[in-house]
Amino acid sequence: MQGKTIIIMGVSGSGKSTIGQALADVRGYRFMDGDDLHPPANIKKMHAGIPLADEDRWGWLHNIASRASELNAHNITAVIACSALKESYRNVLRQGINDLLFFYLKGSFEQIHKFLESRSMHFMPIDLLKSQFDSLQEPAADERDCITIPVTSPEQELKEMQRSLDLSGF
Ligand SMILES: Nc1ncnc2c1ncn2[C@@H]1O[C@H](COP(=O)(O)OP(=O)(O)OP(=O)(O)O)[C@@H](O)[C@H]1O
Ligand SMILES: O=C(O)[C@H](O)[C@@H](O)[C@H](O)[C@H](O)CO
Repeated sequence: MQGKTIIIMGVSGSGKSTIGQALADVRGYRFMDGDDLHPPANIKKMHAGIPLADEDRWGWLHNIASRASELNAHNITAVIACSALKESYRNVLRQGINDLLFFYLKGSFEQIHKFLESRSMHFMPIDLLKSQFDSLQEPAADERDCITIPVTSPEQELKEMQRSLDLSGF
C-alpha cells in the first residue's frame, strides 16, 4: 500500500496552512507545511521583503517532493501546504510524487489582503502579496489533477475538499 499526497496551493495568506491542517485532522492524514522546508536563505529573503525567484524555489520543491514520497512509501497520506505558484513548479512536484492531487485556494487580492492584515507574527510581509499574484499561474484547464476551491469560509472550503476526495477515492 502506498500513501497519497494532497497539495494545498495558492498565494501567501490564501489559507493553505489553516485549511490544510484542518483537512488533515478531519481525514486522519499527516500535515506538512512546505514553509518549514524552505532553506533559511529563502526565509531571510522573504522576511527582507524580496520575492523568491525560480532559482530559490527549485531545490525547495524537490525537497517537498522527496519528503512526500518518503511518507507515501510508508503508507502515509500527506496534506502539504505549498504555494506551487507556477505550472513548472507543479510539474516538479508531479515528477517527484506518484499519486498527487492539488487543491487551489482561489481568492482575490483584496480578500487575501484582508486575511493577511488579521494574521499576526509571520515572516512573510504583506507587501509581498502583489508579487505572489504576479507569479501566480492559475491551474490551466488541462491540469486535470488540480481542483479549484474558491476562498469562502473554512467550513465551506473543507466541505468541498472532502467531497472531491471522496469522489477521487482518497
Ligand atoms: N476562508 C477563510 N476565512 C477567513 N479567514 C481565513 C480563511 N482562510 C484563512 N484565513 C485566515 O487567513 C490567514 C492566512 O491563512 P494561512 O496562514 O493559513 O495562509 P497560508 O496560505 O498558509 O499563508 P502562507 O503561505 O503565507 O503561510 C490566517 O489568519 C487564517 O486564519
Ligand atoms: O513560493 C513562494 O513565494 C513561497 O512559498 C511563499 O508562498 C511562502 O512560502 C509563503 O507563502 C510564506 O508565507
